[in-house]
Amino acid sequence: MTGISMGRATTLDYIEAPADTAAPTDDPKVSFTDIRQVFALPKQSKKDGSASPSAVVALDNVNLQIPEGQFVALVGASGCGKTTLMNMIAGLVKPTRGTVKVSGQPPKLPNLDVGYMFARDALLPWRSARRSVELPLEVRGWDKKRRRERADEMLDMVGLADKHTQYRNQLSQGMRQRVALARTLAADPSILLMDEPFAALDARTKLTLQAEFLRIWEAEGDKRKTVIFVTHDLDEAVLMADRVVIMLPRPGRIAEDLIVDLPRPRADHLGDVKFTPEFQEITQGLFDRLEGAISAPGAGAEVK
Ligand SMILES: Nc1ncnc2c1ncn2[C@@H]1O[C@H](COP(=O)(O)OP(=O)(O)OP(=O)(O)O)[C@@H](O)[C@H]1O
Repeated sequence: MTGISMGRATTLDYIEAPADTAAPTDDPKVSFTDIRQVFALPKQSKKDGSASPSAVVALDNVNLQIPEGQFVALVGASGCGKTTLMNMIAGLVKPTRGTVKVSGQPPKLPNLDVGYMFARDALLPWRSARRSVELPLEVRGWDKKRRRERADEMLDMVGLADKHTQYRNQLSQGMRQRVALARTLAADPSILLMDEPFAALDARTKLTLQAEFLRIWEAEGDKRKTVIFVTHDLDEAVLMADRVVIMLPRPGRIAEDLIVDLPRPRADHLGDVKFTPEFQEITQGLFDRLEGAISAPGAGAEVK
């Protein structure tokens, strides 16, 4: 038995509560129910005089329950609504129809229990690494001494103990992403939204940062944060996640929802995992599904 298997995740796996408990403990951390999202588009006329679509259906009929502490990778072609789903968790987008709940409540803005990390570091050029990490703590009203101690602790954790005073232009892209990671984790949010966080890195730096992030996250044991991780890289999705959700565009929807049962902790042997037949079987299966999904004819993205 390799400990590696792939199975279908169902909604019921996550929301069914034990019959004898008054307050269920396995409520999903994040839930999307019957989500539809339509964005209005600016009015434009085509050259032939016909009208362009007036709206785009970014998401349709999306149902997804994410239990606390799960690491979910969202994978899919450009425009299938991955970022829109993350923005709904952050409270930045309210669905046209359906219900989003975070910790059992509608998302609020600002949601201080959410950390958001992007492909590009988005560090402010006039802030040192330390002051960049302090930023979310300032927003939360931490005093200066406590902020500084926490920022230094976080920078040490991501291997930048000697870079506290450096500015953005003095840091490599990999170092900037480490600072961004430290900043995302600094206020200890229970949900991490990671939108292609390592996509802009070279292969070697990417593997190093994937392993470092997993090491930090896996070390939290049963207090692990809930992670929603967008990537176009199937290898990365399988290496990192407990579950891979494949989305389709036009309209954005969930096509596949798979549990990746690779054993944890994985951080110390990420480079080796990639070469196991089990890993390759899983990624090939996912690749085939994604290929099929991408080549399937669109169901009509636009609304006239
Ligand atoms: N504020 C907006 N106004 C109009 N259309 C939008 C808006 N936000 C997203 N869209 C559209 O909704 C669809 C889904 O966008 P979204 O960014 O969620 O996709 P994605 O899967 O994250 O794409 P990518 O992988 O390219 O980042 C796209 O067609 C996009 O153009």
